[in-house]
Formats: sequence, C-alpha cells, structure tokens
Amino acid sequence: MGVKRAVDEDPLARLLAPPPNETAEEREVRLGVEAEARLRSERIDDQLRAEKAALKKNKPVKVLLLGQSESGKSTTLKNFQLAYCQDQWEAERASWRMVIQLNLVRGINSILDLLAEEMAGGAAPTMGDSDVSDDEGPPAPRATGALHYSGTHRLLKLRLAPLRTVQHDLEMRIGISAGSDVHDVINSPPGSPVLGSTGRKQQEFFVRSATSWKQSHTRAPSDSTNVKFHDAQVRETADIIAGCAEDMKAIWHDPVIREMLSRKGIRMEVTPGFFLNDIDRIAVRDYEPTNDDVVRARLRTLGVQEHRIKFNKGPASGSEWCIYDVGGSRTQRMAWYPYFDDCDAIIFLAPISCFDERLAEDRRINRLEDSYMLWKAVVSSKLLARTSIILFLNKSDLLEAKLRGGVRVRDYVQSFGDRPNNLENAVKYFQQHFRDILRKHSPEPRPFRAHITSVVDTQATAVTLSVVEEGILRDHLQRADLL
Ligand SMILES: Nc1nc2c(ncn2[C@@H]2O[C@H](COP(=O)(O)OP(=O)(O)OP(=O)(O)O)[C@@H](O)[C@H]2O)c(=O)[nH]1
Ligand SMILES: [Mg+2]
Repeated sequence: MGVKRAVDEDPLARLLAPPPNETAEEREVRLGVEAEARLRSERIDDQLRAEKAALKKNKPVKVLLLGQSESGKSTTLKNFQLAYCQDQWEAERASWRMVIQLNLVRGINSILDLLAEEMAGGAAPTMGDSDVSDDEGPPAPRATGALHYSGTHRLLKLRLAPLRTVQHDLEMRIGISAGSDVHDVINSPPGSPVLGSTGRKQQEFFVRSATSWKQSHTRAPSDSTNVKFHDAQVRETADIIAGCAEDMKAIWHDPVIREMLSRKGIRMEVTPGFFLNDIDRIAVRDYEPTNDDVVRARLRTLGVQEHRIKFNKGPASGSEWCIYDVGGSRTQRMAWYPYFDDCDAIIFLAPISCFDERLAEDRRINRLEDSYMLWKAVVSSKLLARTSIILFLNKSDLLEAKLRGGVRVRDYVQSFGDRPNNLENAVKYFQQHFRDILRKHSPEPRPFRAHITSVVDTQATAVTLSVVEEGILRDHLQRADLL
C-alpha cells in the first residue's frame, strides 16, 4: 500500500511505473529487459571500480628519505638504484670516478691544511685546544711534547701542492656538468667531526642536480674538439693523482701526522668518503670505480631530488616508486615540508655512531640529539599521521669501530650509565630512546619499525630493503583501499 502511494505521488515514479493494465506476457518481457539493464549497469560499475583501483595501484608510491646531513640518505638511495636500475647504474658508474678522485684529493688537502696551520705555529696540536674541545665528553688528556715537523713534511707539502689544482679542476668539471655553482657555505669536509671548524675556508662540495653531471659523462659527444679536450683533462687528472700516490701514502701513514690528527680528535680512518685507505687502488692511471666505491662516494645533496624507480623484481615488482632524496643540513630542512603531503612512507636515517660528534653546521648541537629532535618532529607531525615511518639506525659498523677503539658512550650520554660499552647494548639503548619518542609523540598509535643498518653494506641492505618495500607497499595498498 505504502509503495503504491509513493508511486502515485512521485511523478517520475509514475512515469516509469508499469502500465496498470499490463498483461502477464508484457510483464515477463518487461522484467527481462529490466534484468538485462541491471546486469549492464552492474558491469559498468565493476569496470569503473576496477579502473579506479588500477589508477590507485599505478599511482607511484611516494617515499621520502629523511635525516640529518651525512646520515646515509643518498647512500640508501644508491642501494635502491643498484638493486633495481642496473642498466642505468652500469652506464653511470664511470662518471663517479671524478667524485671518488675528488673525495680522495680533498682528504689529502684537508690534512695538508692542518699541517700548514701547525707548521705556521697556528692552533697548538693538543686535543684541549682543538675544535673538538667544545664536544661534551671526558676531559681531554693533555698531549705531552710538541710535535716535530721535519723537512720531510715540508717536502711532502710541496710535492702534493698540485692536488690543490686537481681539486679545483674536479669541482669545476663536476659543477659545470651540473650547470650549477659548486660550493656550499659550510666549512666542513665530509664526515669529519672536527675538520673545517678551525676557521679555514675548506668548503664542502655539492652539486645541485642529481643527474646532469652524470649525463654529461654518458651522453654522446657532440663536438670532437670538446671530447678531445675532456679526455685530455681526464687523463691529466689521473696522471697527477697517480704521480702523487707515493707521497699521499707517505703523508697518510706518517706517525707525526697521525699523532697530529689524533691530538685534534680527528679520526679520518673511520671518516666515510675519504678513501684514504684505498690510495693504492684509486691513485692509478686506469682507475675504474667498483660498485662499492660508488656506494661509498660522498657528494652532498642540495635541495630535494626526485628519483623514479620501476621495480622489476622483489616484493614491490611491477610498482613504480618516487623516492625523494633531500639535503639534510639544518638550512635545507625547510625544503622538506611540501613533500610531506601525500607521502606514503618515510625512511628516517639516524646515524647512531655520531653520539660523540657535533653538527658541522652548528657546533653547539650534538648529532645524536639532533637526530632525536628531528625524529620527534617527524613522528609528531599531524600531516604525517597516516604515513608509514621506518627508522634506520644507521652506521652501526662505525659505531662498532668507535666502541672497539675505546670511545665510551657514557662519556657523552650520561644516562647510558654502567651498561657494558658494546654494540649490542649501545644499539638497544639508542633504539629504546627512539621508540619512547614515537610512543610519546605520535598523534595516533603506530608501530615502531626499526632496522639496524650499515647502508654501505649493499648485501645486508638489500635484505633490509626487501622487508621495508613489502611493508611500504602493503600500507600503500591499504591506504588506497585495495587490500
Ligand atoms: N661506514 C659507513 N659509512 C656510511 C654509512 N652510511 C653512509 N655512510 C657514508 O657517509 C657519508 C655520507 O652519506 P650520504 O648518504 O651522502 O649522507 P646524506 O644523508 O645523503 O647527506 P646529505 O646529502 O648531506 O644530507 C658517505 O660517504 C657514505 O659513504 C654506513 O652505514 N656506514
Ligand atoms: Mg645526500
């Protein structure tokens, strides 16, 4: 009765209602037509749903690599590229030669700078007077006796002078290829806890574009004169570096120089990106970078660089990912914000070996404290409340080397207390701190996903990445209502 009244009252329903004098035969035909129409409509709905799902599925997975400078973001990206973009990796490998040569030459030039300063009677070579003195930590043992710099040091300094020009040429070549200015304002060579803060104008090198400096090496030569000139430059650089090999080794292994570095609290042997233990292999005329060299090469990132990776194997096979590698120094962090929107996952790199180091860009800030602070900002962000966050407690190899070398965590992190000073305890302690921050500050409860990493170890990192990829993809599909 109710339906009848509704049909009577609704003009559209009245129009579509079956005729009152419909015969049984007509009714059967009408019902058949209606059933077919319903089926067709359902098929169209299914198709639309499938298309929408495919669209969502094909939407690239957006991943941000975050963390302070030198935390290992670009190195993590290289692990993705090595695993999934092999052709491109092979094509670009040779172009990294310039960067690796530059890393090595910069390492030597940094030592020469310090030596020149010492020989000119600059900063006294004691830990107490060095830049490291403003680090928190144990009172510096006073080094006894002045260091004696001999004629050999003077001679080595002179004979290695051509490396200044080599550094400049390499920076120009990489920088010009990238079409950008080549110097940063920060006075710190890579990875060094101390170098560069003595007021010297040794500046860290970066290029603005992620790819153009590599393309210049891989693209077809357009002008044969230019190509000849370029090849001659490459040969000349390799010749000079090879010619300096013995002197580079001599200065690097010199006991007085080692003592000078040690008194300044500089541990170049555990400083990534200097290649000082590889002089024999790299300072040769026909040097070809290995995969490992490329992974370890240091080129500072400026701004935010987008890299697209189409996965052809592994758990994420078939999906396309957009990975953003960002510059991590304090002045660059404002540039991250626009990328938070619509971001599927963040891989947050926290270098746990840095508990006794300070930021190159602000010597008042302990690097571990800076990582805690950044982590807190990321996990407490409302904008990122639905973003998967994965923590890499990175540089665990360097942490182990430091602890084995006798550096005590409790001298820098008082609350570490009397726990045994080994890798296992230190990692557990730092990890717990990151977990506590997440529990306390995440706007919604979210799982704490952490991995202990050393991203220069590509084999171990490949295993970690496959676990990470699977998790990120699952979250991505869940977020798109596809699971
Ligand atoms: N031994 C060791 N070295 C590492 C590790 N992760 C990164 N490195 C080295 O640390 C240096 C800095 O790494 P990058 O990946 O360039 O750091 P980043 O986070 O991209 O730094 P910015 O671009 O300045 O923000 C490089 O020389 C790397 O080879 C690690 O787990 N162990
Ligand atoms: Mg980087």
